[in-house]
Amino acid sequence: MVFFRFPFSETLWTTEQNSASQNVSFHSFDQSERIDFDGDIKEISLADFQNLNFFNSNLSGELIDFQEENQTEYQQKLENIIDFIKENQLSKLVISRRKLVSFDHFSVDLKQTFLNLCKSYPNAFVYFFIKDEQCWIGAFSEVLGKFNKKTSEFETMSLAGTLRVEESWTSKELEEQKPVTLFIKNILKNFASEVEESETYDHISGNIKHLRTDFKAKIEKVELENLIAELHPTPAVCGIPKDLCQDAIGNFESHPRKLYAGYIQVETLENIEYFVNLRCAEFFKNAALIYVGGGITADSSPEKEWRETELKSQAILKNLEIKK
Ligand SMILES: C=C(O[C@@H]1C=C(C(=O)O)C=C[C@H]1O)C(=O)O
Repeated sequence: MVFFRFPFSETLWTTEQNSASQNVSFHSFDQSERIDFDGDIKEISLADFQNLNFFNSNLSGELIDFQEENQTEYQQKLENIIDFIKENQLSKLVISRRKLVSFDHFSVDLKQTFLNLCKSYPNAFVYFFIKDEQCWIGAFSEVLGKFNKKTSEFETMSLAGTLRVEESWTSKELEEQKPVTLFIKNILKNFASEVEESETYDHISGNIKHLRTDFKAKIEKVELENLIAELHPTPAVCGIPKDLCQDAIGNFESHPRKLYAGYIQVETLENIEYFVNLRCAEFFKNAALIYVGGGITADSSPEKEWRETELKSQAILKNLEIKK
């Protein structure tokens, strides 16, 4: 089953398990995996949701022989990546790692963790699912696309650059967000005669902020799938050129990204929406893996990049409902 909540809303949703339609699907970063949830979307009251019980001990998948990449190893790898970026003159490459949370000494209430995230991140798409051996929870506000079925209007955003809310932007973050904006604009221009672009402004997500530019364009409905295929993965989660960066990610990262940095597709009566799957974690019976990454540029400091991933991991960590 799957539960989710849309940005700026309090209603909780799930899917009706007795209908064959498919309106919710999770797509892996490399597009090799897709998890579909059968059934029409239906509202679930908070009281009904509260009556359900999901703990890590109910999960069947176990994490075995996991070696967590430590700070020294990660920073050394980033040194090599920065050399690679310079050699290939890349404007950015997004690299990630997995942070281990072991459940040896406590258990986690998954339902309450989801509710905590709903409360902490009102602007996020928040989800929680268990299907077969898999369980994921995530909460983030980056939209890959929102298509209005009535007006054919398509909205998307360029989101990149990360600092603590109280810090001031430097050229590093400004330069890091620009290729994302340019990439999105160039693709949209192939699908629409007019593309509306907003000013770039701060997008707050808990204790951190990102730079954000919004886009609007009218597109043909038949082109929607092609547009999403061209947009994903944007340089917010990958890099440009896309193919070279996807290969580099495969070579440098020591883990498969699975659903992290992929997208979640939800179709309602009015819209077809695509949310970027970040600030998320994969849950097992004995542990969770929090997936976190960031855009690396020629100007990156490996230590700051490590800290940025630690900061991003707080989104899940701080909202875990722990029972001793
Ligand atoms: C890659 C992540 O986030 C993305 C990368 C960002 C960055 O590099 O500054 C900012 C927001 C997201 O688009 C993540 O949260 O793991």
